[in-house]
Amino acid sequence: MSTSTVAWVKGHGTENDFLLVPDPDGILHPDLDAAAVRQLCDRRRGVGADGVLRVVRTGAIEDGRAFAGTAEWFMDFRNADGSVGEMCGNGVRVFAHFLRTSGLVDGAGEVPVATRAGLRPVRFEADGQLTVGMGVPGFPESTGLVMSAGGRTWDAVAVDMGNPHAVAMVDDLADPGALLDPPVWTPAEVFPKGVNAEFAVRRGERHLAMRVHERGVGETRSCGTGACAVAASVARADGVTTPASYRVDVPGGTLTIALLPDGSVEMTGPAVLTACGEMDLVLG
Ligand SMILES: N[C@@H](CCC[C@H](N)C(=O)O)C(=O)O
Repeated sequence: MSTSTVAWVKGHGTENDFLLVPDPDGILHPDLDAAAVRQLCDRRRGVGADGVLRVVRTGAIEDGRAFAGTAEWFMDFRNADGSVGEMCGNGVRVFAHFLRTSGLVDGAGEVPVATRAGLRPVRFEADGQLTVGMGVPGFPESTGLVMSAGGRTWDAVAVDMGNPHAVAMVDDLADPGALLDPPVWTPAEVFPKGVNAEFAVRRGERHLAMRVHERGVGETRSCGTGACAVAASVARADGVTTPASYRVDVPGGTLTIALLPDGSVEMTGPAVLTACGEMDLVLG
């Protein structure tokens, strides 16, 4: 048995927390496998986080090479269970904040971040918040989709934010119960690769609140792509004309979701870096 030392920086966006692992040239941890991610993210035996964001140049990772001409940095995102994720909205704000804080990008204006769901431009706002161009939400056919949790069942809408979401409107955010297990959905084939499940309520005019059970993690304090999915599905159901802006409260804070006339969505929220250190991983 051998060990490998990983340097990490911890951060969060509305309390969705991540370990950034700098690996600019893809030579320090090219083999950061599922077991290594699980060790890092374990909240008792490791550092603890909802996921890992490996910071790597686009030219230094297979999934990033197509972006090499347009973006320098690739967000190599993994869920806490080690699974590879296409996109993470809170993560991309934390990632851009780390790039700026570390001097890896110019602190002014905007930085394009490449992800497995495509390019996500991140703008540094004057008040310290960050705004992400989250792309155009997709609404895959999901007639008859229902989702169950806590012994109850709701109609749900499938939303594609580069990763899969199911949005259910509930009467009370307590209704889905403790969310210790993944919600169950039917028909199963709507989400062959699993789903991030949002339970949402209306709090007022253009004001929503939600809980989320994330694929590969469990219940988290926030989900940026999930907040976009909730706002987009509510606006669609209500026939809202754009531009329109929604406040979405999550257990860990508040995100602002803007629906733009071109059909795309922007998300604004905070990003915070909290700690740094090293961990010795046990290799199989
Ligand atoms: N918390 C993220 C979403 C993370 C991705 C998800 N668990 C998946 O597997 O798709 C966000 O802020 O968007």
